[in-house]
Amino acid sequence: MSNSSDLDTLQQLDATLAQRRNADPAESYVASLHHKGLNKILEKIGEEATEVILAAKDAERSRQRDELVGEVADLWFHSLVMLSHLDLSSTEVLACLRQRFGLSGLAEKAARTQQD
Ligand SMILES: N=c1c2ncn([C@@H]3O[C@H](COP(=O)(O)OP(=O)(O)OP(=O)(O)O)[C@@H](O)[C@H]3O)c2ncn1[C@@H]1O[C@H](COP(=O)(O)O)[C@@H](O)[C@H]1O
Repeated sequence: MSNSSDLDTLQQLDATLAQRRNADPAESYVASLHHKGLNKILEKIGEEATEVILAAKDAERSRQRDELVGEVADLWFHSLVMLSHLDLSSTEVLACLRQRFGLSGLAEKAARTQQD
């Protein structure tokens, strides 16, 4: 279930991530990622995506959901760090998703295929 406090969570995290761009890498994990640069952040996203896939397969087998939820949180978190590193935030992604409301993926794909 979602509510406005879920959006607050994303906005608060965005604000923390932006603030960490000027923080000491020795005292902040996010600052250390910014300091190491985009390639390190992308490497973490790749690792976390793989962990999500493995946890999803486990969840399907065992119905254990907690690990999957934690892995998706890691993936979302590192994706937000990447956006922040590139001067973007969840705001742009949420606006993009909102624009797609009501547009079926199948209809969107059919329109795209007709253009090609
Ligand atoms: N949401 C998170 C969050 N989720 C995951 N992580 C960290 O992401 C890392 C995940 O990497 P791994 O599991 O691969 O762990 P690892 O093996 O130690 O990673 P590496 O050595 O490969 O870098 C862990 O160190 C987690 O602690 C997070 N670190 C920070 N946040 C948020 O970011 C805020 C700022 O964090 P700092 O910059 O550290 O103050 C925090 O207050 C939180 O709100």
